[in-house]
Amino acid sequence: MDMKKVNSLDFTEFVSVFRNVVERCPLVAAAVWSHRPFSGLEDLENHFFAFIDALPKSGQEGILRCHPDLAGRDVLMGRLSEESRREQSHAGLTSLKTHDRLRLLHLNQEYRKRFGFPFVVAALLSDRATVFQELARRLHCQPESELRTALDEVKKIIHLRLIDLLDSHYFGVE
Ligand SMILES: NC(=O)NC1=NC(=O)NC1=O
Repeated sequence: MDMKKVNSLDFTEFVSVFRNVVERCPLVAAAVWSHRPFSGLEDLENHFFAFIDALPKSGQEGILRCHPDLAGRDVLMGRLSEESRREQSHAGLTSLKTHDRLRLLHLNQEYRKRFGFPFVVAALLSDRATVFQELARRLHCQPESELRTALDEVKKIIHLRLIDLLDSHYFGVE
């Protein structure tokens, strides 16, 4: 993980590389660039986390709303980002049988009706059964605690996407 390379990126290069670390929210990468140089992965990701933690509730809900539903319309229409497609396919969510896909669609609709944002889970750390279990469980949580749970899942996604990027050919491996 070559942090010298990360710290040498100008603003445009940095945002081009890290723009989708937070799904469909390039602003976060644009803001994090100001905090360079970064001492390592943890320092870099802590600046992504700090930006999200400092947002007003409306902004935090906005971050969640930028995440495509699991096995949702974006999957069917082929509109997922590369990262999201890889994550959802890893959890077996891009090839659900119709019955399961409709059950997930219904649960997602119930969840979004209750909380006002989509159910978010770090799909790379999950699988089909766990997604259904977690969605059914979290559907009954209190809104305040569920917002924190959902943001924690976003942070896991950020962590995994940063590891993937920093270990990619772009940065080489020290
Ligand atoms: N609603 C979601 O949880 N979406 C996602 N989780 C991931 O890990 N990738 C996604 O697109």
